[in-house]
Amino acid sequence: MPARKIAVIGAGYVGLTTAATLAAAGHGVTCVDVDRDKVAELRAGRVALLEPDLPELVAAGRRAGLLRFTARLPDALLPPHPPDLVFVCVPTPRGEGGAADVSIVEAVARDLGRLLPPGAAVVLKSTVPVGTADRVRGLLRRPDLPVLSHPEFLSEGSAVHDCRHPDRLVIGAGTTPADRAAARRLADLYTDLAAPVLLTGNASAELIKYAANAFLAVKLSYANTLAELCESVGADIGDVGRGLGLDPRIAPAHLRPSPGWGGPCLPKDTHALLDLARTRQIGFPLVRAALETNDRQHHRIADKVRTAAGGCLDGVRIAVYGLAFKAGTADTRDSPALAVARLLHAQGAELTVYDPAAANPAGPDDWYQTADNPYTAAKAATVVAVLTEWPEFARLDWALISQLMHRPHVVDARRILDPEALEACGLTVSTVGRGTR
Ligand SMILES: NC(=O)C1=CN([C@@H]2O[C@H](COP(=O)(O)OP(=O)(O)OC[C@H]3O[C@@H](n4cnc5c(N)ncnc54)[C@H](O)[C@@H]3O)[C@@H](O)[C@H]2O)C=CC1
Ligand SMILES: O=C(O)[C@H]1O[C@H](OP(=O)(O)OP(=O)(O)OC[C@H]2O[C@@H](n3ccc(=O)[nH]c3=O)[C@H](O)[C@@H]2O)[C@H](O)[C@@H](O)[C@@H]1O
Repeated sequence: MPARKIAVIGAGYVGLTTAATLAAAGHGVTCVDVDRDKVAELRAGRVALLEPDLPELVAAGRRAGLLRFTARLPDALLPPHPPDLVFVCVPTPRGEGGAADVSIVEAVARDLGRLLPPGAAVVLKSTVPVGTADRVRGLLRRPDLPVLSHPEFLSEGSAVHDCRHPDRLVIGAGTTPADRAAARRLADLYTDLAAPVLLTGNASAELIKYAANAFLAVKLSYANTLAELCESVGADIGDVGRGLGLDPRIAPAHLRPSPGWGGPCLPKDTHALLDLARTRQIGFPLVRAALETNDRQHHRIADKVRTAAGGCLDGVRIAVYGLAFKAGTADTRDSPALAVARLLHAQGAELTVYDPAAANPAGPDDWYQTADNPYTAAKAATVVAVLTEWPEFARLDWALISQLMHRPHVVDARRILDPEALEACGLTVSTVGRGTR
């Protein structure tokens, strides 16, 4: 595999991980971000994202002189660093009506059209709606520049591992010889990986990404409704999920019940797929139901907390354990923990929140207090609601927590606690997906 010169635009979860992984493979990478503070931090050797191995990988790339950071796009595109491949890894947030907002991708495309020297290919790694590659071609106004669709499938909390061990690599290209040659050049980056490389058209590659995330969303909502059924019929979703997941056609991942699924991508991408189907006059009730079920799940967990509190939350102190959308990340974007906390707050609960990693995103209206440890959070609370599956929650001194609380109730929306052990400490425990018959 020849060493390539690569520009990566956007130094977030996807861009920074991509840049560092490619530098580790021996390519020369310039990573550009509009956030000057972030670039200054990266240049000083500091990585703000909570991602295992990422700081070390970034440091190694910089030491080897293969990874540079800049806030100026021309520095990443013009000599002495003209790239062979430009990876676009900028945000595509949920826009009006659920459609993805691709305005940042479009702005970048206009700049690339002006600045890119001949011979480079544009690689869209951001999650973008079907048709974006063609739209980017138009905005570039440069028929000489190939545009490839190369969606990313990494998960937060395991970004580096997922980039090094992908399940598959999807590369979509147009029909021109230049596009096809660029697709092969991109595929050559991955010859050392065991993953299958799927070469498709741009539209298929773009759709695969949304189809994958919406499928996971459907699976998660299916599991959460099964958990509700388990509670009603005296079954246990842990056993039911294991029994289901052992079927290789179903697979074990994404069957754990929760207060709902969230994060920066599954909700926005599910909405975007629905929007795409709507614009083609195709109903997609299955995906719509996954979203509705998710909303219901937030309410169902909030109801469990209210029941544990004795039926009324007005003025009742609740300790919320976990704000991140899942364990292993500090990310609170579209977090189910926040969604449930908001429902509790709307019913008058007084919330004290503890999360081992997530920053406080409450904002200026400050509708909850934060605690810097779980014991302070539990003081005088009537219910502890475990909303993120941080493993350390299972290792807490629950006997102490029981003494600190006003009334010792726990709602375990993530099934990470041992109910018998907690009950031995004098707590009553309500666990999602566990029936009592
Ligand atoms: N976070 C994840 O786990 C995954 C995200 N994706 C997709 O990848 C894309 C990026 O997502 P994340 O990396 O999570 O976003 P992020 O928010 O972590 O990072 C995006 C970065 O782009 C920078 N940026 C914004 N506008 C820019 C511009 N014009 N030029 C240069 N930099 C700019 C921001 O300052 C930020 O540092 C999105 O489309 C997302 O849906 C895909 C797979 C996984
Ligand atoms: O496009 C993206 O950004 C990424 O979105 C997800 O990755 P991520 O958002 O990091 O999170 P997941 O691990 O999929 O979890 C999503 C949500 O589902 C919840 N979840 C996950 C697994 C499970 O069994 N149960 C469950 O409730 C998590 O707590 C979280 O709230 C996908 O898993 C990635 O493949 C994809 O690349």
